Amino acid sequence: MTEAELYAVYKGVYMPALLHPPHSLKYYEDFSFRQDDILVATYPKSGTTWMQEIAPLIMSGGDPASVDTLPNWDRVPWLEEQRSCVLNLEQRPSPRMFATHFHYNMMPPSFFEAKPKVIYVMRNPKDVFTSSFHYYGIASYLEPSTELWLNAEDKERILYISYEEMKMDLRDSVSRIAQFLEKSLDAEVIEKIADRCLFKNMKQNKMSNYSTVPREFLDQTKSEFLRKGIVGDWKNQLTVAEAEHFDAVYKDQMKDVKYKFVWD
Ligand SMILES: Nc1ncnc2c1ncn2[C@@H]1O[C@H](COP(=O)(O)OS(=O)(=O)O)[C@@H](OP(=O)(O)O)[C@H]1O
Repeated sequence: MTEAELYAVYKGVYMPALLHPPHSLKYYEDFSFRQDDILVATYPKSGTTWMQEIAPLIMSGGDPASVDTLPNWDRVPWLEEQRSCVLNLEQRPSPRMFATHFHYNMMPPSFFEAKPKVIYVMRNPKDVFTSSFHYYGIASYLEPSTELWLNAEDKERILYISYEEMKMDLRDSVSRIAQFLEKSLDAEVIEKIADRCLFKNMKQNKMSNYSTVPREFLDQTKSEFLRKGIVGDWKNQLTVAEAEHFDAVYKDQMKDVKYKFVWD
């Protein structure tokens, strides 16, 4: 495929044309958010799938029915993705859950009017790079972009959480997310959710591990979607010189972002 066929440009950002045809972007722009919707926002490969498991389990009080029966893209669908148009999202009961890889300033108008809660998951960019490197080898599309959620003006309705924090203490992270979502859960339920969302357990869930996606779209015989699930795999991927170059570019690109990341 040519580059023009692979990518579409939306609001100045390149995205996989296959996933975001014009009719789905129109659907996205016209979408009506509700105040009690929950939006999981991520840069790709930062922990989206993980949060698509954790948040539904929190909202169901630990009942695994939805994570056992619905694939993650139906459970917490990407709003900007072509499948959303046919999922009857308008008919879903509150609280609805969605995911997005789009930037803060790409959100549709109703997002700023309804002000739903947002869970923004971040990850060390060198691990995002490493995870993406493997994913690009199995997926038939790519999507470079930059992040602006950190510059949001209405931060009080956004929970900023990192992959590293979830990895370090999943139980505490589930508890923080539940508190943010105003779900009061017993310690036992929190423990059960955290256990289900461990990498080794999610890897077994066919509804979350992308094993139902046809091989021509995602060839998991080369590298699995739930690949390693660790912090610091970039050390196995980048040479010292590459890591130093990455850090220099990163420092320059991020100089205006006022945020203390756990990996800094
Ligand atoms: N439960 C759990 N624990 C730890 N790590 C997990 C978990 N679930 C998914 N992952 C890892 O997240 C990486 C995929 O990121 P995303 O889900 O954001 O990808 S995507 O944007 O939806 O394509 C990818 O990271 P890498 O293993 O480093 O490639 C997945 O393995």
